[in-house]
Amino acid sequence: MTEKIAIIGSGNWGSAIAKVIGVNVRRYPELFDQEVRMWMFEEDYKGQKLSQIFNKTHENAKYLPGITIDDCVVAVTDVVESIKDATLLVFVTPHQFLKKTCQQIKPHLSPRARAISLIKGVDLNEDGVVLLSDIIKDNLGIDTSVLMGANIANEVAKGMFSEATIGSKDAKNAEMFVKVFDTPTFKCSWIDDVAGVEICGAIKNVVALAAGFCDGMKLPGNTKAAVLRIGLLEMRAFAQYFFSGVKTDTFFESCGLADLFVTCTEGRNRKCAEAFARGGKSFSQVEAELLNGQKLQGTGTAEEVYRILKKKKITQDFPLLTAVYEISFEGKPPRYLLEALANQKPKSKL
Ligand SMILES: NC(=O)C1=CN([C@@H]2O[C@H](COP(=O)(O)OP(=O)(O)OC[C@H]3O[C@@H](n4cnc5c(N)ncnc54)[C@H](O)[C@@H]3O)[C@@H](O)[C@H]2O)C=CC1
Ligand SMILES: O=C(CO)COP(=O)(O)O
Repeated sequence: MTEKIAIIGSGNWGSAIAKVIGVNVRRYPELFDQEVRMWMFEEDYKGQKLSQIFNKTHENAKYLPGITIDDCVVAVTDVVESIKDATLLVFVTPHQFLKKTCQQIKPHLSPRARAISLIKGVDLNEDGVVLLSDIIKDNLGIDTSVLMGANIANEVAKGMFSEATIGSKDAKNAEMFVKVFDTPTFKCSWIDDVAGVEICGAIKNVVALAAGFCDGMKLPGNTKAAVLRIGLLEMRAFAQYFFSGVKTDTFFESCGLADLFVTCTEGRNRKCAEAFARGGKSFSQVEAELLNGQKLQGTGTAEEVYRILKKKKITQDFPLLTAVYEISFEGKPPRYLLEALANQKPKSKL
C-alpha cells in the first residue's frame, strides 16, 4: 500500500518543500501515491486566485515566484479536502494558524496518518513550554516528528546544497520521512532528540532578531559573533531547562549551529530586526512593509519565551533572549543589547 502525502501550508517554505517532495514522489512511485495535495490558504493575487494560478503554472506566484514544482503537487483550498486519505501529514503553516488547522482536520484523519512539523515556534501552557509537535500529536492523537535545519526556502527550492535534521521517536516513521525529504541536494539525517531539534528551530529565530539589531546598529563582526555564541548557549540552556534528555550534540546538527548561522546572516527575522533597529517603526509595520505577506516567527516566539522566563523567575540566566524582548516590545533602545550582554555572568561551556 502506498503512502499519500499532504502538505498543510503553502507559504515560502511550504512551497519550497513541495518542490523537494515532488522530486521524491516521482523517484519512489512504489512508495508514494502520485498525487500530493497541498493546502493553500486562498488569496487574490494580481486579480486571480492564487490556487488557480498554482494549478495552471505549478508555481506559487506570491510566496515562491520563479520556481516550478512538479505537477504531482496540487493546490487544494479546503483544508479537510487536502488531507483526504493522507497517511503522511507535513505541517508547514506559520505557528499562529496551527491550532485552528488541527481542530478542522481532526475528525477527518486517515487511521494510518502520521505527521511531521516543519514549523519553527513554541507554545506555552500553565506548566511551561509546549512543543508544536506535541500540539499536533496531542490534538490529533498521531505520532509526530519534526524537521528543522539551515533551510532558507529559496535556496532549497533552487537545489542549492542544504542539510536538515529530522527529530523522531519512532524509527520506522523517521525512515519514511527521510524517504520523503532526502535528496542529493537536501540531505536529511535523523536523531531521536525531538525536543532538542524543535527548540533549536524556535529559539534561533529570537537570536536572529539580536543579530539583526547588530546589523541595524552597524556593529562589527566580533559583536555579531558574540551574539551567536551567547545565543547558542541560551538555546541549549532553554531546551535543557524545559525538556529532559536534550543532548548537547543536537546543537551541532543542521538544526542547531548551522540554522542559527544562516538565519542570523540571511533570514527574514534578521532582515526585519535590522530595519526595526534603524528606528521609527514597530515590528508589525516592518513585517508588512518588507515581507509581502510572509510571516515573522521570531517576534511571537520572543514574547512567549519572555513570558515563561519571567514566570519561572529565570530572566537573569537568559540575558540575550530577555533583552530581545525588552527591545522589541518595551521600548528599550537596540544598544541595550550590548549592556545586557556585558553584564552577563560567565556561563558553563558547551
Ligand atoms: N521561509 C523559510 O525560509 C523557512 C520557514 N520555516 C518555517 O516554516 C513555517 C511556515 O513559514 P513559510 O512557509 O515561510 O510561510 P510564509 O511566511 O512565507 O507565508 C505565510 C503563509 O501563511 C498563510 N496565511 C495567511 N493568513 C492565513 C490564515 N488566516 N490562515 C492560514 N494561513 C494563512 C499565507 O497564505 C502563506 O501561505 C514557519 O514556522 C517558518 O518559521 C522554516 C524553514 C525555512
Ligand atoms: O528558518 C529559516 C532558515 O532555516 C528561515 O528563517 P527566517 O524565518 O528568519 O527567514
